[in-house]
Amino acid sequence: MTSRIPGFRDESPADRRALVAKSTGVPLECLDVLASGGLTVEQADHMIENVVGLLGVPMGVATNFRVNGADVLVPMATEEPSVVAAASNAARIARERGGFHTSSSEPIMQAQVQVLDVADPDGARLRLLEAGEELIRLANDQDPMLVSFGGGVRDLKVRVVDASPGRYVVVHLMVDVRDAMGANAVNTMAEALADRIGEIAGGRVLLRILTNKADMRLARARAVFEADALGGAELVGNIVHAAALAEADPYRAATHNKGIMNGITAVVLATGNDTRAVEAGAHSHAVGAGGRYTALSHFEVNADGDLVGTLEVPMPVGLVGGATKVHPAAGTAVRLLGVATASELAEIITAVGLAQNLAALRALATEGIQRGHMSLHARNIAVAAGATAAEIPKVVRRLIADRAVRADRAEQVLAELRSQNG
Ligand SMILES: CC(C)(COP(=O)([O-])OP(=O)([O-])OC[C@H]1O[C@@H](n2cnc3c(N)ncnc32)[C@H](O)[C@@H]1OP(=O)([O-])[O-])[C@@H](O)C(=O)NCCC(=O)NCCSC(=O)C[C@@](C)(O)CC(=O)[O-]
Ligand SMILES: NC(=O)C1=CN([C@@H]2O[C@H](COP(=O)(O)OP(=O)(O)OC[C@H]3O[C@@H](n4cnc5c(N)ncnc54)[C@H](OP(=O)(O)O)[C@@H]3O)[C@@H](O)[C@H]2O)C=CC1
Repeated sequence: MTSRIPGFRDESPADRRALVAKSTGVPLECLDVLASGGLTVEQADHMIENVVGLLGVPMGVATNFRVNGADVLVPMATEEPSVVAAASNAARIARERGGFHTSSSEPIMQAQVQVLDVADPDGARLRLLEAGEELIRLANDQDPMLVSFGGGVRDLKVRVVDASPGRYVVVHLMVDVRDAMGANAVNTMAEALADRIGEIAGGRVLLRILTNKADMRLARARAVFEADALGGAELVGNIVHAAALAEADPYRAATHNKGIMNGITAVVLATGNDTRAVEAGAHSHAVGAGGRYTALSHFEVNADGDLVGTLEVPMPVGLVGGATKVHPAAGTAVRLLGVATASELAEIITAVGLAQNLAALRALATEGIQRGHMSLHARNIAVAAGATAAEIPKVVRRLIADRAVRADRAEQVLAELRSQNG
């Protein structure tokens, strides 16, 4: 199976579905569900309240992705142009050095139980920790199916939080939710433990809910982007500067991270997962020294002079539960990805976020996002100058690197390339 489908962009949607079916082995009739948006009003009426109709969202497929040595075509649902192109572009560049390498933590989601009016918060904290085994057993009794899959409460911690009205005792349940996003699962456990926690702490329980700061459910992606494939050493240096500003400046970090979420949210939506939960987790994780909002990703230059991109982000997505199982288009999207676990899905999503981020920075580092779009124009200039298919990418890279997307420059570059090749 290959995700390299040059010219995919020039095909019709129907022909693209046929190409995707051929490449992935997913039956065409499964893909044809996407042609109509994949959801009926009747189905929607069982998903949310007061349904009156549907909102169609474009579903594209990003090409060129290679993740941990396997090619994958990635479904992306978004209204924003150039996002799918950008992800595909970065994935193409990453392939030169083996594509994306990913990993992830265990799928641990945390529930919080807030206890108020505790006379001795520090004493309550230790009493609750002493009762840890009892509380964990009570929590696991709420979801025998999850436990049967190897999931369940892994640990418990108790924090004393200083707030303006006073000190709260906050119990965290750390729950391995396996292939679920896990919100319903951990919320059920938190509600079941509330009375016992209040009794041990000697206080009144108020909130019993998961935290979306899912910093124990992390997915990671890294890739090497070859300097020449990017457009040269100067461009690599400029990308590092662009990323460094995002690390240092919250104003730039907000847009830098929005660029990452362009990729992440498109795949989260396509697979019927909770985009708000993923966005809340990502932005709450983007905190650097001194508590300042910062960039989620990092870029540096390796010993070969190539660019190394890394991204680590909470990724609370599921394959069971939520809309993933009930929305037909989401089911098709998951089949396309060929993932067997929620962790595999989380890792591919993170790789797409890194790809999106790189593509945006590369475009910005070549005199603005528009210039990045102009690269399509540069291709036309190269063709007009008489470049062959093999010469076009080299001419385009030189035009972009030289910041001279012009016909006369294209002819000069072509002449230089041909003289070099004898
Ligand atoms: C737009 C490109 C990709 C052109 O880039 P290019 O280098 O001109 O593209 P190309 O024509 O040389 O094609 C290279 C590859 O890009 C893909 N590609 C290229 N064009 C298409 C297309 N039409 N349809 C589908 N795929 C396309 C495709 O994969 C293709 O290779 P192939 O697979 O064909 O061998 C580039 O300029 C780019 O990546 N720009 C970034 C665009 C972007 O980030 N868009 C998001 C919206 S802007 C934003 O919200 C984020 C931002 C910028 O604010 C974040 C931040 O500030 O950090
Ligand atoms: N703040 C937030 O993010 C909130 C999000 N939500 C929503 O909650 C939904 C996700 O909750 P979630 O708990 O995932 O949904 P579900 O409760 O629908 O699915 C989880 C359940 O599926 C069962 N299950 C079957 N197979 C597996 C498996 N392989 N691994 C794990 N569980 C399995 C489990 O047992 P069993 O069926 O016995 O339970 C588990 O409890 C999303 O739609 C989200 O929008 C809700 C509240 C708050």
